Amino acid sequence: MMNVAADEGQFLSVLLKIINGKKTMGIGVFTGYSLLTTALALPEDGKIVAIDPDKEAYEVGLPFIKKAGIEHKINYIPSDAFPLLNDLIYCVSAVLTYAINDQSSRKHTSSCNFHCLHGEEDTFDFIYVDASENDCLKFHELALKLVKIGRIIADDNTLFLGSVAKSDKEIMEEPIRKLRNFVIEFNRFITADPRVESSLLSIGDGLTLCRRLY
Ligand SMILES: C[S@@+](CC[C@H](N)C(=O)[O-])C[C@H]1O[C@@H](n2cnc3c(N)ncnc32)[C@H](O)[C@@H]1O
Repeated sequence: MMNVAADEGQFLSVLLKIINGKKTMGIGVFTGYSLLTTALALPEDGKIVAIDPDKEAYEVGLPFIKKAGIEHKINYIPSDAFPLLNDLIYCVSAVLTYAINDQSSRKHTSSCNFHCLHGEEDTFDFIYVDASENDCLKFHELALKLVKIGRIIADDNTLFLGSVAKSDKEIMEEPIRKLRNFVIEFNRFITADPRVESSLLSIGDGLTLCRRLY
């Protein structure tokens, strides 16, 4: 069932080239491995909004991003994704201004929900979700609002170290036993979700591709 040897970064890179989109997002960056591979696959005028509150980790990978000459494609936002995604949904134009101009408009972001009357849902070509397992369903709902119809959300860790296919007795580690229930619930939900066409790929730790249907 599993093929954990396949390189997920390379797969994402190929996928993005096939999708041929320009406006993308990564939720959960850490040191930026998948960010690097996806940004490399984007066209010169492509953009990736990369969200993760762990700025220290991002800065570890930043020299490699700079060396690869792709920094101009990346709008890194050091934030918890939840408030930010809500801003993007209800106030996308303001937040993207923030993302592009970074420091200068940071103050505007925190208050933009109150000042913007229109949102800009349905505008992303690709959203990659690799943050916390216990929040995967919530991220999915928000990402579904932001991605265009016909375009792709990629949810990572959907095999969760193979734990989703094991019984409780077979899993010794308590954190895995607990978190895998969120992933199992997510997998069940996605297979029955009529808004998406989905496929769980045995790449890396399991990657579920969801194409938004409506
Ligand atoms: C598995 S790592 C991401 C790995 C990354 N995609 C890569 O290729 O190296 C998970 C990351 O999600 C981030 N994260 C957790 N909860 C988050 C949230 N609510 N919003 C944004 N990022 C979050 C963590 O800070 C962590 O860096």
